[in-house]
Amino acid sequence: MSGYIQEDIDPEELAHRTELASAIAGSVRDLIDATVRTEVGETDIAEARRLIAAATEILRKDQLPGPFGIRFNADGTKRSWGNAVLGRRNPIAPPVDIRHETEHSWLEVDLGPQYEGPAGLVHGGVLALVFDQLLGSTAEFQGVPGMTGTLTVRYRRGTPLGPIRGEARVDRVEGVKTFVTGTISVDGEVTAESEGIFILPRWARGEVPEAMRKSVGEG
Ligand SMILES: CCCCCCCC(=O)SCCNC(=O)CCNC(=O)[C@H](O)C(C)(C)COP(=O)(O)OP(=O)(O)OC[C@H]1O[C@@H](n2cnc3c(N)ncnc32)[C@H](O)[C@@H]1OP(=O)(O)O
Repeated sequence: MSGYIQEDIDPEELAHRTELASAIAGSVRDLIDATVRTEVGETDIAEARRLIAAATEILRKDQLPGPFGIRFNADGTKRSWGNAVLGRRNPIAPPVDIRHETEHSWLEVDLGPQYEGPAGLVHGGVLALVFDQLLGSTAEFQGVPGMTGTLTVRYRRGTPLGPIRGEARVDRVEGVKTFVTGTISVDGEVTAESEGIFILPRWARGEVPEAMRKSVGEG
């Protein structure tokens, strides 16, 4: 399976690169928020575009030929910096930090104006995106990973932009299928609930490296 890359980087260097990745993505996230909410006129827009083009040119000086993929150290520590939900170096990602407990997993994240759907509310597709990652990561953490086969979301009420909390747990495992359920809530009130069926694909059922098998849903 392409896109899974073993790339050993010593811990100190990795910590440094992680800091850089978070810093540049954070700056661009700020730019996205500023762009969505700006009220400046033509002259300021032209000047901002010139500066953004200059920054883009600097970043283009040294680029990967394609997506970031999933990168591992030999000890199994993993980097998915391009991931649309978790990606440290992806300004599209909020980014979400998922915490795993014995029985369940959870996240808390602030979804700003760039995730708007209905006025003042989070876009339904963005909530599905968050559920997909949260439920998939929960399956992975519990040792029963898979790719999303089916994801069902029930939107019970609008989810206001701002801080949300997600929770998920494995409901059951049937052969290669893991059924995971979860909720998103705001101020303790559930606004959406979801069930995902995560399936260990055929290619991962045989002899594949453990680190790769564990992350099948991510590539
Ligand atoms: C760390 C992880 C975090 C992950 C978060 C993000 C995850 C993602 O976004 S993954 C990307 C989106 N998903 C995809 O791209 C998946 C695309 N689909 C596929 O690759 C395949 O269709 C896949 C893997 C789902 C199933 O294919 P395959 O391995 O051939 O399954 P197959 O052997 O035919 O069927 C196995 C079982 O699953 C069932 N099944 C197959 N497809 C589906 C489906 N889409 N939904 C529900 N059940 C299904 C079959 O009926 C069968 O059931 P049973 O064992 O009871 O007979």
